[in-house]
Amino acid sequence: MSEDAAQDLEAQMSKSPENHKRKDYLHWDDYFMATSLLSAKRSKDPVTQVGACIVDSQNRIVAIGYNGFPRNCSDDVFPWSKATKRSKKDDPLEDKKMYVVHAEANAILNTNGMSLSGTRLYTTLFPCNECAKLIIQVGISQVLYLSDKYAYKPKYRASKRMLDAVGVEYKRHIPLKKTITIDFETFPEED
Ligand SMILES: Nc1ccn([C@H]2C[C@H](O)[C@@H](COP(=O)(O)O)O2)c(=O)n1
Ligand SMILES: [Zn+2]
Repeated sequence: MSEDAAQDLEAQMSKSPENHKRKDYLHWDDYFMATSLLSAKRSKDPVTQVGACIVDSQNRIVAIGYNGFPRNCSDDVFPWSKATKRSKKDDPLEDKKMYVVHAEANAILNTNGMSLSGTRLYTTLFPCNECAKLIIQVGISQVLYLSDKYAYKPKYRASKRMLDAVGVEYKRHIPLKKTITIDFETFPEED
């Protein structure tokens, strides 16, 4: 190819949109929080669906989880209700909290014992004290969360107390993209 032709080709390519990097690609933190949100969609909890995603220092997802009953504890047998002292349903054994495995705990368990030292945990809801204990014990070094709706509850204050004491960082994730649409209908068909 002559030098002129090569220059023409280069000029053409630089004008073509396919030759440029996409600008609206997902940033890592949005990607992992979106993965947590997608995982939360698997939860059958009628009130609060939580998703969590653990990521290593090379931005590889090592596990995900959502809140649900333990394996083989049927959603049709165990209660998704909350026992309140004021209601007739005040039987503590009819309270979901007796049975639910939290999203963060499920994500940690889904790693099958691999080292989580120095990893980050993305969760749609701030971890409770029980999950904070696990987070600390497995060596997760950073927690990113979307909502802290239960911040006023003692469990969550205890959680922060422990995370602060041992230097596990936590920060609210402010999404760069406010909306991410997953639309199976418009996915391009194969040739
Ligand atoms: N960090 C958290 C906090 C809560 N969960 C789960 C436990 C329950 O299934 C649900 C909370 O229910 P609510 O009290 O809002 O009726 O969320 C979790 O997985 N991780
Ligand atoms: Zn928890």
